[in-house]
Amino acid sequence: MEKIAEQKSFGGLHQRYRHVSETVHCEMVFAVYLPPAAKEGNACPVLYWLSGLTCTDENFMQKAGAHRMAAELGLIIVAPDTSPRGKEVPGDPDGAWDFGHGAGFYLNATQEPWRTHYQMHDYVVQELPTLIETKLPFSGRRGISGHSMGGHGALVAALRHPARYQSISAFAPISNPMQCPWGEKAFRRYLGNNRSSWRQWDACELMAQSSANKPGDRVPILIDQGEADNFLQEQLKPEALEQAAAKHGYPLTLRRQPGYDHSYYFIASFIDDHLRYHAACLGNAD
Ligand SMILES: N[C@@H](CCC(=O)N[C@@H](CS)C(=O)NCC(=O)O)C(=O)O
Repeated sequence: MEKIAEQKSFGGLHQRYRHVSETVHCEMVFAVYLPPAAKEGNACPVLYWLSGLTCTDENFMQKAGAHRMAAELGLIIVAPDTSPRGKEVPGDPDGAWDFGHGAGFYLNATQEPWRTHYQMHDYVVQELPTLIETKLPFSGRRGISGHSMGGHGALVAALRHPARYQSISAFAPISNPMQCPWGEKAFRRYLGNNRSSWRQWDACELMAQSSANKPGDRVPILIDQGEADNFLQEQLKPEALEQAAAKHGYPLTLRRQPGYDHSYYFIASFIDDHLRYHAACLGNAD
């Protein structure tokens, strides 16, 4: 992997790396924030951040205002891209922004022509951690968070792999993708028409399946949702997740924030709470 950028930020380092991924079969770029503690070689937990539709590794690092608190708490943050990219990677046939490049939905596609490259779940859950955690002063504990499509990705990753993540949060996640236009479009193309195969990529469905686990095995989830988010009713459906959590006894704190929209202004307003929650779960709280 090749370092392509580095800036000092709040005593730590923001870095960008490029590498050729064996999982998604193209060149990928991801960003890392190293707090001062990690820069000095002390073992720190890692928080994976998954961004939403149209984003790259840069949106969160530039707009969320997370570095100050991550520096204070000693949290490493890793932000991957939101899809495979490049000329060899097929995008949306109609040039839309809600599918293809910038819209990998953090799943493993099974259908042609998507399945060669669109394996973002395995990339985020396996390849990327394996690649970087050995190179970082990593404490062995990891959390995952994200926004919108990335909130969906974070919930699905953690619910499918409860032993891998010790903290989970999300901002305005696509909570029930099987039942909303963004999710239905993406799942139909990436996964095919058999809706039963979609269930393994839907947080509400996975929460129901998680009731087989012991309650103590379930990592509590923190979610913030803006009430003035223009995607709230049609795409995000937090009430579906709330109902699934209540029905299956899954620990969920869903905070509705009056007046906030879907943007990074909303994320920046509450990111400190999420970072503190992750640090407390991951063992680096003050
Ligand atoms: N491009 C879309 C909006 C897509 C969108 O809101 N993307 C969110 C994630 S779902 C985002 O984080 N955008 C990038 C940014 O705000 O920096 C539009 O024009 O309506």
